[in-house]
Amino acid sequence: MTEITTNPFDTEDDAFHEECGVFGVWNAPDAAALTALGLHALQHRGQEASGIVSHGEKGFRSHKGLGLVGDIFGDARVIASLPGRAAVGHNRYATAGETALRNVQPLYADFAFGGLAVAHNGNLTNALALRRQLVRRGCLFQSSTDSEVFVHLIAISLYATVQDRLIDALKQVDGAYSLVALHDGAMMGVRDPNGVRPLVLGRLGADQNNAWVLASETCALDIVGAEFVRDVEPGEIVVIDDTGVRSVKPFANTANRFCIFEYIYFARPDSVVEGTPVYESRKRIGAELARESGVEADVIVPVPDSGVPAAMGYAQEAGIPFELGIIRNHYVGRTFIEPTDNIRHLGVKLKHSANRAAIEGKRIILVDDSIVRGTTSKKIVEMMRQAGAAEVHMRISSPPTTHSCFYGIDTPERDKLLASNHSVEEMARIIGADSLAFISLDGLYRALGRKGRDAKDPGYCDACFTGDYAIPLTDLVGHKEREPALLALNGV
Ligand SMILES: O=P(O)(O)OC[C@H]1O[C@H](OP(=O)(O)OP(=O)(O)O)[C@H](O)[C@@H]1O
Ligand SMILES: NC(=O)CC[C@H](N)C(=O)O
Ligand code: SF4
Ligand SMILES: [Mg+2]
Repeated sequence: MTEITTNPFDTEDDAFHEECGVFGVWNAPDAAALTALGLHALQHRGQEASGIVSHGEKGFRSHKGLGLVGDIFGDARVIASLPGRAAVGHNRYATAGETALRNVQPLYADFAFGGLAVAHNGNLTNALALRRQLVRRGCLFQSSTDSEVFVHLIAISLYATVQDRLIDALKQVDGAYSLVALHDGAMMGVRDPNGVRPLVLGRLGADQNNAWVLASETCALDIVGAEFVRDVEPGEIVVIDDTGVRSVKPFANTANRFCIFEYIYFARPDSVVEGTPVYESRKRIGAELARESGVEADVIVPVPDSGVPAAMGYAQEAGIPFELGIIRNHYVGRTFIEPTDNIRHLGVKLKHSANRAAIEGKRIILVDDSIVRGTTSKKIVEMMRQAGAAEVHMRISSPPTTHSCFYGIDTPERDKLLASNHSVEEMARIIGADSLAFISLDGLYRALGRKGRDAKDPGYCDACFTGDYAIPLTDLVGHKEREPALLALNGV
C-alpha cells in the first residue's frame, strides 16, 4: 500500500466530517470477523482507513489499510490472518495527522509488559505539548496522530501494571477520548472524564462464548448480535478479562459533556445513545423546530441522508406532507475523483438530484441538520428552484454552527463557518432561501428532554454552537485557531 500525505479522494470537505469508530471483542471464537462486522456498522464514523489487531495463542496480529472496511477486510484470507479470541478495531477520520498508513489505528507497540493495541475516537487538545516533551525525553514517534501520545505515556510510566500505566497516561492528557485497548491479559474500554465521545458495552450469546464487546455505538452491537449491556460512563475504565468486567473510576471530577452533535448528525439513527434512540431524538428536534419556526408550505423535503429523521418530525408536527423531493445518489463515495474543474463545479449534483414530480409548483420547506460552509444548502436551494419550487424555506435542526470542534470532529476553520461571520438573514440571502431558521439552543435542549440549556451545567458539549469549550484547548496557537494538535506536524 502506498502512503499518501494528503487525501486526494476527499472531494467534499465542506461539512463536519465524521469522527472515528472503535470496536473490541474479548473471548469470542470469531473475534476478528466480528470486529470487521462491527467496523462495517460503524463505517459512517470514518471512511479514510480501518484496522484490526487480534490476539490469541500466536500472539498479536494486525492488518490495516486505507479505504473502506469492506475493501480492507472483505477477503476471508485477511480475517484468517487475524486469529485469536480477542480483537480491537478502528475506523479513522483524521483529526490530527495526515491520512497515511502509519496513522491508521489501532496503534500497536511492544512494551516491557508485552504487546498493547490502542484505538482512539476523539482528539487530544494537549497532544502537541505532550509530544514535544516526550520527544525531548527521547521517545521516537512513529506516526503524526495525537493518539500516539497514549502509547509513549504508557511506555514511560513508572507504574507496574498495565491498568495503572494507562491511568497514569490518562491523567496527563486533555481532550476527548473513547478508547479500546487490548493486551494479552485484558481488553479495556475508556471514556474521558467528560464523556464527550460515546462507548457502549455489550455481550454476545452462548454461540460466541458470551464474549464481551465494546463499541462506539449500539448499531455495531446489533450487527454482531450482541446485547446492549450499558454505556461506559464518563471517566470510567472497564477492564474485561477472563474473570468478567471490572469498573475503575480514576477521576475525581467528571461532568457529562457528551457531544450534542452526535444526536444531531454523527451517530447512526438506529443507535441508542444514553438510553434514547437517536432516531427519536432527531424526530423530536424536528418537531421542536416546527413549533419554533413554522411557515406555511405544501411539502416538507428532507436533505438526505442526515436531514431525514428531523424532517419527518417536522412534517408530523406541522401536519404538512413529507415528500422525497431530493434523491441522493449512494454511489458517490469518497473515491469519486472529479476529473476537471468544470466537473467539480457541478458539486453537489453528483450527490443530490431534484425529484421534480414532488416539488414542482409547491411551496417547500427543506430540512437539514446543519449548515457548515453553506455549500450544500446553496446548491440545493438553487436546485429546488430550477426544478420549479414556488417557494423554498430552509429549516435547520441545529443552532448556527459558529465555532470549530477540537474534540474529535474534523471541522473547517472558524472563518469558513458561514454562521461565524453572518447573521441568519445574511445566510438566508447567501443560500438564496425565501426564509431560513435554525432551532434555538434552548429548543434543542428541550427536544432532548431538558427545560432548556443550563449554562452552569449544560450536560452536553455544545461548543460548536456556543464557544463554551469545557476542556482546555492547550495546543491552540494564539492567533490561528485551527492548530490545535499535530496539524503542524502533518507530513513530518
Ligand atoms: O454547509 P455545508 O458545508 O455544505 O455542510 C452541511 C451539510 O453537510 C452534511 O451532509 P453530508 O452531505 O456531508 O452528509 P449526509 O449525507 O450524511 O447528510 C450535513 O448533513 C449538511 O447537509
Ligand atoms: N476522528 C477521530 O476520532 C480521530 C482519532 C485521532 N485523533 C486521529 O486523528 O486519528
Ligand atoms: S464542539 Fe460540537 S462537534 Fe465537537 S464535541 Fe462539542 S458538540 Fe460535538
Ligand atoms: Mg447532510
